Amino acid sequence: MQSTAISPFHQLVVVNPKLQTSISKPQLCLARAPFCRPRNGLDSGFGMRPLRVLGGSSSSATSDDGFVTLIEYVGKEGINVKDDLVVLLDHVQYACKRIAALVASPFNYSIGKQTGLASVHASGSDRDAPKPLDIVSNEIILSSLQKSGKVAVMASEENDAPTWISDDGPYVVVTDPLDGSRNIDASIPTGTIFGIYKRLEELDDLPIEEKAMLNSLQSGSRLIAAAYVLYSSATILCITFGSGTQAFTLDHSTGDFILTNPNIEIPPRGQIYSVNDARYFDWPEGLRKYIDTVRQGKGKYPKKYSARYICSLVADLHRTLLYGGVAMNPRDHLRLVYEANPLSFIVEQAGGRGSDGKNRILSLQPVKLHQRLPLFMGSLKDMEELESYGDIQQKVNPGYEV
Ligand SMILES: O=P(O)(O)OC[C@H]1O[C@](O)(COP(=O)(O)O)[C@@H](O)[C@@H]1O
Repeated sequence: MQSTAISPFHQLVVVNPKLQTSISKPQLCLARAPFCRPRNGLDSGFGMRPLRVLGGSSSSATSDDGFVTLIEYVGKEGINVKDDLVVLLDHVQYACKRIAALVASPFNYSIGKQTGLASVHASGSDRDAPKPLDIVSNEIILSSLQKSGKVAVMASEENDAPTWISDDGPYVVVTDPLDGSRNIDASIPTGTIFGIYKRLEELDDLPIEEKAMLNSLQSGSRLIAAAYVLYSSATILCITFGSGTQAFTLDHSTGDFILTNPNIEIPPRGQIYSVNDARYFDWPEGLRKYIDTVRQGKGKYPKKYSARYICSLVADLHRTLLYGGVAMNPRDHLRLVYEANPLSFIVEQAGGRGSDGKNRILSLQPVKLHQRLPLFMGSLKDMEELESYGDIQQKVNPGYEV
């Protein structure tokens, strides 16, 4: 096998000429080096699987080795979303690979110390004090979105106001760069959440601050794509474009996200509820009754439910998508724009429901960028049963120390 010199950042390398059978002409491939590697299973055992230049020639979506990468899936070989969106997703996935490396790095601690930004960000806002890795992740995402050339505005959970990036960027991105970061020191899973909207061209003539805000406050029903990335024993990117939900697993040796869970369907019933139940005595009557009922096996599904709570929303939701049940935070803690909307879109596209306890999340019109609300997501039948208890939103929200 022919090896290529590799640096941590983008490089152009010449594709091994022996691989010319799988591409039509010699071409350069974009190698993001720490993520590029020789791969088993190609003909004659020498193959370096090329990461093709976007728009380069291609075979079918189920490529020679049977794997489908995220970019193949969204590009012309797959569901064929617009080229602009493919370019944006390529930058989004790159940012997430950098964050995945960051959260797994032994140097986290020193990164945190060097930035010294936590206290600055803690002041003057009702948001929780972010840990430094939140900030680093935020910068990684902003930089990728800027480089994509496809984004007009980014609204991030880490910034007080949206960041205007480019007048002609076709997309608006909302993001929680590192959700569950309070878990980071214990290496418990964390995640990144994205929502993608079209830029509202009818607002183009407004002053920047105004159009940045209004573009970012679009209702979740206008999302054209939403994704989360889970950083756990595997790095999983789960995405919807409004026609089903798919999950891709990062192959660390190539840097490709490989389609591993096509068309996820959340089971209509689960046997798991996910909530911080130390707050039981602050809950309203309806929620207490629901939890007491299902854990005794006295609900409509006559099984004793189990509790699972990671306290990392992306991780709790990912498990719920695969195993069914309900994941909830009944106090007004999670953010409509950055968390509830994108995640509810993903859940709905998998056949589940996202609700604030009374209303479908995607029907809500955000009025504030950092607006918080109770959030309940999960299997359709479990959600119906939970909501039938009526009184499930926790009104008492004293703030908790841990
Ligand atoms: O303290 P609670 O109510 O259990 O909230 C935990 C939730 O807060 C989150 O950590 C998000 O909050 P932050 O954005 O402040 O980190 C979620 O990942 C998690 O599900």
